[in-house]
Amino acid sequence: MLQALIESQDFLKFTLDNPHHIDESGTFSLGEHTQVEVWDTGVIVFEPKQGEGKDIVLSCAVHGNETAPIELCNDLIKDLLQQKIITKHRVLFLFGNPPAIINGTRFIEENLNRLFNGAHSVGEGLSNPERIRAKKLEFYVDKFFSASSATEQRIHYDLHTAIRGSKHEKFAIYPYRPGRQYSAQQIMYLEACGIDTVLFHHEPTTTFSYFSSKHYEADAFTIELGKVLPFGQNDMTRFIALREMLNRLITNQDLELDEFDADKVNLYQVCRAINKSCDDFEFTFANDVENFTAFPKGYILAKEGGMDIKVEHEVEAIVFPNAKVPVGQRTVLCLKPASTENIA
Ligand SMILES: O=C(O)CCC(=O)N[C@@H](CCC(=O)O)C(=O)O
Ligand SMILES: [Zn+2]
Repeated sequence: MLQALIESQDFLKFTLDNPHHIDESGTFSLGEHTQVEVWDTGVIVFEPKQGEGKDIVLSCAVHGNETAPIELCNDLIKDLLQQKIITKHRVLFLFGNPPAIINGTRFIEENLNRLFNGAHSVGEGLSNPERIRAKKLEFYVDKFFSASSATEQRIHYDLHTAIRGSKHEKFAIYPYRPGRQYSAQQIMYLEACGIDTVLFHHEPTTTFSYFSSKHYEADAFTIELGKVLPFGQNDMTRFIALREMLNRLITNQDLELDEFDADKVNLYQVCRAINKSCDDFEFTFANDVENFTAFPKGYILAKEGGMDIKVEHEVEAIVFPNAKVPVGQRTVLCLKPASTENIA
């Protein structure tokens, strides 16, 4: 079964040729240095025979139409399979939702990135493909992170692109982490990747990055790499810095990071998530308003059930506005400037 992958060295093609499952998992070696294991469709592990101690998860296609991260991960996997680069750390790549990639849609039945942290089994239970996949992805992350007890650092970068344009093209969401400081080193690593904006989440969520952060104390982020575009339309030159820094990370080269400097990054605190309560929820602003657009106190952001939803702080910037989510889900995050006191 893995012969097709070994011959093509194209893990995306192999995944999309087998979008629901592979007949059997398998293992092969790259030279004397790396063991490759395919655990499931879209799930591949690179294990150096003599690892340096980091466990790194790179996930993409948790939303099927977010193609730039898929191309980026597939290129990295190709370079590893072709031995153009040799990993010094354990790396798990995940293509989250292969049927949605084929469909060219965010999801098939339910948003996969609202089903982690056990949400897949709540309510109606494992009733659709995304719920089943979320449970499996949690299992693979657990298997990967639990395999070595002497891990020096766990990392999970969950790569996405945003539905609309953004005033800050690339940005990261730092999941809620009560009692743990934010990592200055990670923020400067992201900055070196060209991701110069970080949002600190204010509450637990059911996202993939929060799952890894909470259960494995991973340095985990949801990372937005620009606007959603179909395959072939992404300008991959916009990811040169990110590719370089991921190469350096997995091949254990010096990262050459600057000291933490708040002037080099835009830091936002999520002050609230506005959830949808009624079917008639609507925003007052236009569909092409960019992420990080700021509104003054008192401005009516949205209306639902005959009520106005207004800006509460002096100024709030908005991110991910989406009125078309199911009742109960997040329609938008509101942001205020963040303090740096919890960054170390
Ligand atoms: O552009 C949008 O509206 C959504 C882009 C996206 O998929 N964002 C993630 C963020 C997850 C997080 O808050 O960590 C999502 O909505 O799942
Ligand atoms: Zn996404």
